[in-house]
Amino acid sequence: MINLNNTDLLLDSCPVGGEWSHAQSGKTMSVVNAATGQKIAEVPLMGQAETQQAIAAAEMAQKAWKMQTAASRAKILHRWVSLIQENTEDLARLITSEGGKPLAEARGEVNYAASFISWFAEEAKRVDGVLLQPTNPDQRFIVSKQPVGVCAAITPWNFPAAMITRKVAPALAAGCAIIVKPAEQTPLTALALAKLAELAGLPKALLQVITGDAKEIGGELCRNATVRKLSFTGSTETGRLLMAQCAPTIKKLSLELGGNAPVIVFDDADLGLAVKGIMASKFRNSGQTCVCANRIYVQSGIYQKLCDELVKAVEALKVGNGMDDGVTQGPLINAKAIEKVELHLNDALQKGATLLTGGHKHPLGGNYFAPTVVANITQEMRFAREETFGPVAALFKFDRDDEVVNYANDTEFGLAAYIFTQDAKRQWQIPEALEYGMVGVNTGLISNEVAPFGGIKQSGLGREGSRFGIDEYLEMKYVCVNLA
Ligand SMILES: NC(=O)C1=CN([C@@H]2O[C@H](COP(=O)(O)OP(=O)(O)OC[C@H]3O[C@@H](n4cnc5c(N)ncnc54)[C@H](OP(=O)(O)O)[C@@H]3O)[C@@H](O)[C@H]2O)C=CC1
Ligand SMILES: O=C(O)CCCC(=O)O
Repeated sequence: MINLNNTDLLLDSCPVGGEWSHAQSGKTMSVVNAATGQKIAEVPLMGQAETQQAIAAAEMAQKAWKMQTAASRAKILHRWVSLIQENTEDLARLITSEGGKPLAEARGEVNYAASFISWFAEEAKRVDGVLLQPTNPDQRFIVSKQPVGVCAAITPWNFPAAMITRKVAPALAAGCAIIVKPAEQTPLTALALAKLAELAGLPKALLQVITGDAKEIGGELCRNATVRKLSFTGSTETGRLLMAQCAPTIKKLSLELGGNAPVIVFDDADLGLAVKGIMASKFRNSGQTCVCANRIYVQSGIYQKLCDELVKAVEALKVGNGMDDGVTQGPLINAKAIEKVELHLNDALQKGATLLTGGHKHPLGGNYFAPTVVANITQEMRFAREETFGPVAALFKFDRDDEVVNYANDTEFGLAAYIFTQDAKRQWQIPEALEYGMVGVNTGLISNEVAPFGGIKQSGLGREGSRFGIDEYLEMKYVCVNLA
């Protein structure tokens, strides 16, 4: 059971086709508490038919929505923000129950999620066109921006609120309608957000949420020509598949995919700052974010000191049920996540890595893994190549700047990277040389609504948040007026 102040936020139906509905088949799927494994709710197991119904309803609703002014759309979005803020505690409890992250982190996520809505409500007011200099005195060249139309979002479990609002807010603000398919593990937060949007006065069918069969729902969202844009956050493997499925209808795509973030700590780094940054980047959401440090490269002069300090910080973490006071590390999302962590760790230990702390399932059992530090990692190990998505700090030693930049760039991913140095020259030159969409200098936390979030290479396409994020939901229209 989830203890909520407002029990109306625990929903067992989906806003589809303008009504809160159950699956046409009557089938449901269970949602379990990530910490206890116990069933906490049932949500509809929807599929292709309900997705088609949602797309048709979205198309109708968007026609009226796009005609409203940006200011009037913003009013509704701001009311949604107020309702999210008023219900922070309940939303945080939903996030912690279904996703497992500690309650304090979940409250932070609610705030983060709301920040995208406030931001884009205002950003839409600045969607301006331009008048270009004509090549002929009798002509006028007008460029305007128009909403893309019906959009779809497929979202992951690690940020059940923020990954939805980062897509939904710019879409609605720009005048689009959007259909969300949340992760099977975390549908309750998505449904609660949609309920609050409805209470804020958002017209029906502009934000629809469909829970159920990923392949059927995703297949229809990709295949259907009425859907003009897909925004996805999740694994590179699934992103690749969705991209291929969208090819026949040439959809606009935003993809926020896997990362393999390097952290580079130079000899001249402020040790305290580096440890704090690594802890923030590596152990946020128990290591389950796409911008989490995956490879920690430490220069030889500071290596031993950093190992010692990091182990102390990691041993001070408190593992447990995210609902309990003082817990800083919740469970991993499922048994598969634990298996991946163990695979990477065993591979490294067999190839000569040294375990400094942790390295085993946590005595609490379930999906808990002991926060771990492992040293002497090399480029031949899985940690160097694959996203671990778990609470393991993997430490590599390096000597030269050019050597570490090559190691850091030696991956198909290019999402986030971090460096720690007090040298002003390095603070400029190393980020320039790193093939990543985002680089933190002397910080392990870089995400906010103001900055463009996104990656290069196989980490994805497009940017979310920031003044650039709304462009993903707009099309440019050029009109040539002949006055002669
Ligand atoms: N970039 C990031 O933030 C994330 C990265 N990952 C990485 O991916 C790994 C696996 O996690 P996982 O949750 O399986 O990630 P996925 O990429 O498979 O899942 C993310 C979303 O995609 C949906 N999905 C999966 N398959 C399809 C499909 N064929 N068609 C349409 N939608 C689909 C999922 O639905 P459903 O849940 O119903 O299957 C979910 O909503 C993690 O270990 C991590 O490395 C995971 C999550 C977030
Ligand atoms: O892991 C993710 O895809 C979510 C992004 C986290 C962030 O916004 O910092």
